Amino acid sequence: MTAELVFTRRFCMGHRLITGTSEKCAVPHGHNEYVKVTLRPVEEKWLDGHQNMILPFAEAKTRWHDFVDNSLDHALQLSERDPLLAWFRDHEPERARRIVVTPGDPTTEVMTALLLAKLTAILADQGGKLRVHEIELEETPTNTVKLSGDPSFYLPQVERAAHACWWNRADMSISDL
Ligand SMILES: Nc1nc2c(c(=O)[nH]1)N=C([C@H](O)[C@H](O)COP(=O)(O)OP(=O)(O)OP(=O)(O)O)CN2
Repeated sequence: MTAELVFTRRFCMGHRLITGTSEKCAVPHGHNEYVKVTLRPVEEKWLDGHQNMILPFAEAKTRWHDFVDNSLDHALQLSERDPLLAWFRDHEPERARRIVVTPGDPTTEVMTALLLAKLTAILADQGGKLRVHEIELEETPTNTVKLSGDPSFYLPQVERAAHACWWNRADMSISDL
């Protein structure tokens, strides 16, 4: 038997895909997305007949939801190769900090893997009592990507060290500007 904690958070985002796979998606547009995470205890334990908790919900989810609410919500997601990035850095540098920078197009697949890596780092940093069993990112009511396992096997290779990638850091960062 395996107990799981499941948390869902909604956020609003904007993005565009520039590699030509979907012409309509090359125009900046937005979605209201849901990220659902399924967490499992690293050590299976029976309920103690007293507190009867795997971990208080607040302890398990607060930092993750802070990241979703304060870093992801209303952020723009752009490929590190998108020329709009340079425009924001030159003309609106404060707003450039609100851009999630992704290795290649900011598709639902890559965002799911990046968020899995981020949550894995946050859970390790808060004591390693929980691990991510599965993450689901619902881009629209008709499109969802689900992922489990080690995100580094799935993410594109990048030329900088792992700790220099925002998704591996247990902080609120969304880019490596
Ligand atoms: N494999 C992927 N394909 C597409 C992605 C993606 O992230 N991964 N993203 C998009 C666009 O962001 C687009 O906004 C959503 O796709 P689409 O299915 O065209 O959206 P609809 O709301 O029109 O879907 P319906 O099911 O037809 O209502 C494109 N492809």
